[in-house]
Amino acid sequence: MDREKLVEIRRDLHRIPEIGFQEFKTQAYLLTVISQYPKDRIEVKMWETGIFVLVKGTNPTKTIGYRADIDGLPILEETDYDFESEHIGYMHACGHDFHMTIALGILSHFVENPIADHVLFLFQPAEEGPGGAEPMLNSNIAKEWRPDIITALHIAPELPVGTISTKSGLLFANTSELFIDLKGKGGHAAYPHTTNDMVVAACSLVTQLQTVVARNVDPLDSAVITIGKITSGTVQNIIAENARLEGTIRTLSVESMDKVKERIEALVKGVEIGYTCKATIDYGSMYHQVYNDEKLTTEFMEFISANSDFTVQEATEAMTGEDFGYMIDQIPGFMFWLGVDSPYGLHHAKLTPNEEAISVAVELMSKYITFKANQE
Ligand SMILES: CC(=O)N[C@@H](CCC[C@H](N)C(=O)O)C(=O)O
Repeated sequence: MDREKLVEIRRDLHRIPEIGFQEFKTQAYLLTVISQYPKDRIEVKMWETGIFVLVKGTNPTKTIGYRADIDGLPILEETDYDFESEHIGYMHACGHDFHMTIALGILSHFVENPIADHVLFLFQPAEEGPGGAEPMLNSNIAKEWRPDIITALHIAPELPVGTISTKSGLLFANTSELFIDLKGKGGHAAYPHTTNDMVVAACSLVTQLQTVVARNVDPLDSAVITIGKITSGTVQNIIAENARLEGTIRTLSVESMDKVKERIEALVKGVEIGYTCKATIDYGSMYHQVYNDEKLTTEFMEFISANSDFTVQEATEAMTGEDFGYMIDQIPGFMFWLGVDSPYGLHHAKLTPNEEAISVAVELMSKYITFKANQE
């Protein structure tokens, strides 16, 4: 597939971002592209809003897996692209439009250039939440077509095009979503003494939560607690009866996650007592850390250095999460960052990755997968 076609596909996908397990138009679009390939070369199976595509090998001894996530985010786009999101309030602000396009490019390469082994493409829904990797990998289709190794990439806005970055072992953090509901007593803005104001309780709790990382986590370890959304109240002169905090916790180990949660629970209990309210905590989805297989990652980095013009950098751990962590906990594999050179970062309304990165990534991964297929 040539560069122009890849850019066209990326732009089409960019127009139709959909959140986790709602990727209906995205799935239909992907199926339209995939249906143009000869039926004797591929097998296609739908799973929820995702798709499995098996590109059949000529003399297979193994199956090489390649995963691309397909969901978008609830962000109002501010890129000024002439192919801006048509779904107002939603955007491909984490690069999944790139991830899907690159996967389609690699898929097309192996349809046109058959190799011995099978290549299984997993177009996976709901990476941003509530998590599609685990149920997709546990589906009967994945059991039947189970890959022997699996890989995936993530765009890196801060790296130049032509750079990849990864490392053996821990690459991305453990994550847990965090939802806290507070219920007090509402009333007239002029009579605060007759109420238990949940705006004040929520603000206090957000501030207290910042002390967990600062004062309960070993400074040589790392953790993040981010509250990304607060909802409370109805109008300026009514004291709010309810508040909801929505956030995420990131840690570099399961032990730290348990400890951070213990401290959050203690602070929430304190707010219940201090602000005379009821609080409930829901941890939502939790993602397994991304832990790259040492042998495969080292081999990949060496292969790319020796066989391409890419600059290969040793990554440091990031506090991002990825449900692909579940897949490589079950199957040997690795993930890497792909440089796309955008002045604005992931989850930003002005994320503008450089489209030059798409075709070079297709070429790179086609070469690497061919190399793996030629191995015993
Ligand atoms: C690569 C990336 O940005 N992934 C997301 C994963 C989100 C997991 C979950 N919804 C959470 O917020 O904990 C990220 O935010 O790192």
